[in-house]
Amino acid sequence: MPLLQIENVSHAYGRQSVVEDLSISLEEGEIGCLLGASGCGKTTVLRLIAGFERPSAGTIRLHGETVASPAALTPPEKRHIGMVFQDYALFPHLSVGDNIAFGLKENSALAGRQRVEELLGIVGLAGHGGKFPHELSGGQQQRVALARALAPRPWLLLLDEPFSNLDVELRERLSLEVRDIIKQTGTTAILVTHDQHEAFAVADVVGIMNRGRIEQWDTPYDLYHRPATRYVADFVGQGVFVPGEVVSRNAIQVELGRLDSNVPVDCGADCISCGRGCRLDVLLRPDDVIHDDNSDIVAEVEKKTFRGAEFMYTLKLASGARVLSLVPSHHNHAIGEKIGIRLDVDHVVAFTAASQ
Ligand SMILES: Nc1ncnc2c1ncn2[C@@H]1O[C@H](COP(=O)(O)OP(=O)(O)OP(=O)(O)O)[C@@H](O)[C@H]1O
Repeated sequence: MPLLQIENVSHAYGRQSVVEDLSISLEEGEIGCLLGASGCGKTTVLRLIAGFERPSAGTIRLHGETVASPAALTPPEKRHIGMVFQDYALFPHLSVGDNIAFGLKENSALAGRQRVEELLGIVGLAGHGGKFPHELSGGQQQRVALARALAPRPWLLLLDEPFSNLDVELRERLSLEVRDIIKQTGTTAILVTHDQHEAFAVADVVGIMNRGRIEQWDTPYDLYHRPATRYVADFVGQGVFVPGEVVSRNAIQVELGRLDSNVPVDCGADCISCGRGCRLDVLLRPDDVIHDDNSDIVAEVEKKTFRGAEFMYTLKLASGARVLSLVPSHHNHAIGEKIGIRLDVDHVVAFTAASQ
């Protein structure tokens, strides 16, 4: 049985519908993430799970027990949920140890102190229990907030944009650390963010949200390689769409060559057996376009961005269409130069042509 089950949940603020028919579930010990642009309803979903909002339709279950529906609402403090916020929300007048001890209900003072010490160790802050929050860095404060949320052993941990006050480098490091800590404690968690690097670093399963709906709830790998909708294909990773023509049930011809697909091509036009020249837009990721001096196909370098290990080249094809190509940075070509390229596409991703 999943630890968290959200079924067909909707919510509106007044007449503004913010969450629509949303269904997701998480197994015990899994980390999920809601990823989407600002205002798509991510925080509202967390508030519904936490019990600060009541759904207008649908049910939310924790360990199989209904905690929210239009008819029933378990109060937040009875849901066994821990929360970590963007601004840490530590008590400034309490020591680190007392912050962590705040929500503890251990039977004895000794058990409480042991739990605090255990958590300080887990979050890498052993020996810092007597300090005050202002004596710690932003990253350390967020680890204290995490320890405080984990202290009562919640069934589910909710993290709302927990790294957005931190600089990029620290954000990356802390997101990996937080994943390790959550996994080490066996906690089930949901993270909300608009940063896909963060989502992919922390979560086992990610939901792409768009205007209150989940477009796809899947592993980071499948969101990138097998996007279910055009929105997901655009939102996740980089890439461009090029025109393609279906030439058989399992193949599409694009300007750069023929792409063989290991699953039948869905042209969306209800063909009995495709191969009748349906037109599709085919997604090409920067890692699908390989620089190869021996290739007969050439493209002109129109733009380049140095990324340390690689260049991201924007290449203009003979037809005028553009593709992106990720090339090791020792292949340093000038703007205007023509370079050989070939396709190496593992998963063919195509959608009905936008113009149809
Ligand atoms: N308490 C509220 N009352 C009325 N409208 C609200 C309330 N909270 C949020 N909204 C509106 O609901 C929509 C979704 O907000 P929400 O905070 O859930 O989105 P979000 O995806 O978390 O956005 P962000 O990434 O900017 O935090 C927005 O249009 C917002 O203005």
